[in-house]
This record gives sequence, C-alpha cells and structure tokens, in this order.
Amino acid sequence: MAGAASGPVPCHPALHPPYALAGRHPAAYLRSGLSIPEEIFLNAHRRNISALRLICYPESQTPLATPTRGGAHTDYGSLTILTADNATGGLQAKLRSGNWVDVSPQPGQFAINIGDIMPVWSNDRWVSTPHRVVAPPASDRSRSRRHSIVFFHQPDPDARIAPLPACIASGETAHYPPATYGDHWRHKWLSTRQQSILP
Ligand SMILES: O=C(O)CCC(=O)C(=O)O
Ligand SMILES: [Fe+2]
Repeated sequence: MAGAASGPVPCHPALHPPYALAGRHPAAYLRSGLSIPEEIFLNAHRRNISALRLICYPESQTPLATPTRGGAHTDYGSLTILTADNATGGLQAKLRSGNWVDVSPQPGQFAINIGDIMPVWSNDRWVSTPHRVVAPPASDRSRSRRHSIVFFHQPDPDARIAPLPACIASGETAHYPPATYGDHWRHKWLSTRQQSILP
C-alpha cells in the first residue's frame, strides 16, 4: 500500500504473521503430505486470487437467531490459514466421524483448512474441512466480540485443476473432470447463492 507523499504505510504488526505465512506457498505445506512436485502448486498460483479477510463477529445483547455466527461450509480455494482471538463462540471443524471439535489457535499459532481444490487435485485422498463459527453461550453473549484473520490461498482463475496422476491409484479413475479454478469458483458461488434464496 503506498501513501500519497509519505511513502509506504507500514502494515499493522498483528498482520505480520499471516502475511509471512501467506508469502509461503501452499506447496510448502503440501509436499510432504502428497508427494507431489512443488511446481504443480507453484504453476497454479502464479496470478492467484488469494484474499485476506479480517472478520469481526460482534457481541450481542439478544439471543442470536441461529446456533452459529458463521454457518457450516468448506472454503473455495486450496488452503486457508487463520488465527483468532480467544473469545467464546469460536471456530469448530467437523471430523470424518461427524463430530464437531473446537479449533482454538493459541497466540502465535495458525489453523490450516483444506479447501475444495485439494480433493480434486488429490482425487479425494484429502477432503476439504467443513467448519463453522458457533454462537457464544448465553452467559458470554454480551461480551463475546470475536476477531479472526483469515488468508485464503486461491489458484489462478485460468489454472486447470484436475486429479493429479500421482494421486490416482492403479485401477482407480479420476473422480473429477478437468475444470479451471474460475469454473470451480463460479459454480460454488452460484450454488451458494441458490441455497440462500431457497425458502
Ligand atoms: O472466523 C473464523 O474463524 C472462520 C472464518 C471462515 O471460515 C471463513 O471466512 O471462511
Ligand atoms: Fe471458512
């Protein structure tokens, strides 16, 4: 960010760790888990549409209309890196068993969510993580303001995403047809909008 006459505006120190992590490539996290050449990930994120969101969930004097303040969902992209303060009514992730568990990054720690593109690349060896932000208990509601910092790694819109041959076991077929990341993004965005206008 450049200031008009005074030069670059320094980034708030609270944002340094997520920026430092975001500067690393998903490949750094994924190589060991999937044994895939780093170039595959690097090449798909050269003109990426990654995004940083700073989120404030306000406190409330009255009961919330829903049991969550961020509904259950999976993230669109490749990986999400996030941290948050320790207000009650925080993040939960859904295990394969169906149980929800609290995810509470401690100061200096980050949670990493697998986004929707990883199941495609890995032919379902990895699954994207359903997660939600629950409502605080009634006893805390009026002082439970929560802040999170969330960085979404998202591939280039024209990156062609398909199951990687290294992830298709012998005798197995590709579970997904090839499509660009832009196609994935549009498809999910439209289906999310359709769900939200259903009665
Ligand atoms: O605020 C959080 O902890 C999670 C936010 C989130 O899941 C999202 O913005 O996609
Ligand atoms: Fe999310």
